[in-house]
Amino acid sequence: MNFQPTRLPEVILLTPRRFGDARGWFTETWNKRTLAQGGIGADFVQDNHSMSAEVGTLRGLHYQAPPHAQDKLVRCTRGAIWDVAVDVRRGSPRYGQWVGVDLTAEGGAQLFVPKGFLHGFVTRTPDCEVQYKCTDYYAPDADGSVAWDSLGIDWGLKAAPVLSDKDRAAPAFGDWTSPFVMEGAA
Ligand SMILES: Cc1cn([C@H]2C[C@H](O)[C@@H](COP(=O)(O)OP(=O)(O)O[C@H]3O[C@H](C)C(=O)[C@H](O)[C@H]3O)O2)c(=O)[nH]c1=O
Repeated sequence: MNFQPTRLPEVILLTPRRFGDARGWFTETWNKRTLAQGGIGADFVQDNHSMSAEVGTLRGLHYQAPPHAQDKLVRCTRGAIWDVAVDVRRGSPRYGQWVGVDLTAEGGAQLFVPKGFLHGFVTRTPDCEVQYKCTDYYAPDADGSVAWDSLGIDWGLKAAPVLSDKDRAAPAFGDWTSPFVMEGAA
């Protein structure tokens, strides 16, 4: 497993090793011990899987507020996405900064998005499937969104994105108060 911190050092790109042979390949997509050896001690309790039919479907920017905040381990299992995380921990020197990475079924890379970071993605292929592990259960009352287009993120869109009503109505980043505080911040 290769661990590569992104420009937001808490957001980590993981690339599991694939063992190829004449039949195809095998890979361990998640191994608690391997992640712990890489410094990720997340205790996942729920797996999610979404399918987006159209290219340019944008799901985000989402979070669950404390005490139901979630670490996520995200991978694309069909097609390709541009996966984005935003540091929204009050007191963080990188507050409001974002990072985006390409995740593809073919490449197999995964993104670790810790609590305190917004998460969202846009699909680059039709019939795109994303699977991700979460460290807390779904808590609708703690579920929140921030407008995808309120942070200067380059989503690489060629047209208006396909959005849910929830995401279309999300507050702009500048009109939103983050429920997250950076550990150790005053
Ligand atoms: C997230 C979630 C949703 N649902 C139900 C609630 C709705 O009836 C339906 C669709 O939910 P939503 O529109 O919130 O799904 P996404 O827009 O894909 O949201 C997710 O996409 C972004 C990228 C994320 O990182 C979050 O995990 C999550 O917010 O699934 C559940 O039953 N359990 C769940 O954990």
